[in-house]
Amino acid sequence: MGRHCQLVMGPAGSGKSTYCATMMTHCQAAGRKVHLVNLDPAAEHFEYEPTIDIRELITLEDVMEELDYGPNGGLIYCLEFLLNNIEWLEEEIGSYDDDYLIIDCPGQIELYTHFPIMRRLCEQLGRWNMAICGVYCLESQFIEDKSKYFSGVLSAMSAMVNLEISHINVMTKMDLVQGDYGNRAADEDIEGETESEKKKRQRKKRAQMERVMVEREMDRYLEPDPLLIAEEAGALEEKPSAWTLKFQALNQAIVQLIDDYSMVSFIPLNITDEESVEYVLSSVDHAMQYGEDLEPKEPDDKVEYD
Ligand SMILES: Nc1nc2c(ncn2[C@@H]2O[C@H](COP(=O)(O)OP(=O)(O)OP(=O)(O)O)[C@@H](O)[C@H]2O)c(=O)[nH]1
Repeated sequence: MGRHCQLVMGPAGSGKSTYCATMMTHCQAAGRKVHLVNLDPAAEHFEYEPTIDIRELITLEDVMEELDYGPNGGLIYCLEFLLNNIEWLEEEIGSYDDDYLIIDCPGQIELYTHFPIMRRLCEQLGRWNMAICGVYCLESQFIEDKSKYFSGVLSAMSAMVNLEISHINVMTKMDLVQGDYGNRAADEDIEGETESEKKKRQRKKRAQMERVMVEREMDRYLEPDPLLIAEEAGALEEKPSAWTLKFQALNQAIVQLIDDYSMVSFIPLNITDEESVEYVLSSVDHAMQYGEDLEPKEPDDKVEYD
């Protein structure tokens, strides 16, 4: 069936390792032979022990200690070291013909956007006949700050354009914006509740309602709506300042760019919802044509998603 891998990228803390662990659990439950590959020389804790681990070749700690590098320079050094010793990875991967690899990458986005490191790695994986799908994670919390969100969109787009591999973008941590908000009205009196307990409950409820509002807007973030950035920059102000006008021109150019690459959209991932995890996995499979040569399933086995 050939080799397949997911290259899991995204900014620091965007949920890459959690995504990898979730996929491992899900794939194993579905009977796939799947392995975790760690490419972060600074990683410490894993839910699944990686089958292939860059730290067996080089660690950030050693580089910082022995060569006196800082954390970012040290990380670049480690990955360049990996590329210069690529036969190590070839040998490690060699024994996993026909298996499925999930590659957890470091969180420094410059690796995907303007350093050629990840691109060279992808070219190398391609030479070993590995079908690759890039999975770019952006956390749902980014939507709380529109400028941050758009810089996330641009970094996802930049990785897409730079790496030239099959690619999907995933909006992680959706459980944080899709909770069960409860239906107790904030102003309702509860027997035995003190005034300060009531105030606390009302504050909590207001925060939950704000999240509901965010959820309603979610579509505008999954398919980036250029108007969001216009709103952020004060484009809708009646009397914009000189600075605002300058930023409007810049934002207009960014909006045009995002529109031109209308392929930037996000698949929401709620790790607490199996259907959501399956939907992301089937999107990745589809992007890299995984399983096309498998036996077709009986119609009863087919799962449909909205
Ligand atoms: N609620 C919730 N928290 C999450 C989810 N995914 C990740 N987190 C939390 O977010 C934090 C960062 O998650 P990681 O999976 O370590 O993120 P990462 O991108 O691998 O981080 P780096 O390796 O530092 O770049 C951790 O505290 C996780 O528990 C999610 O789907 N839901």
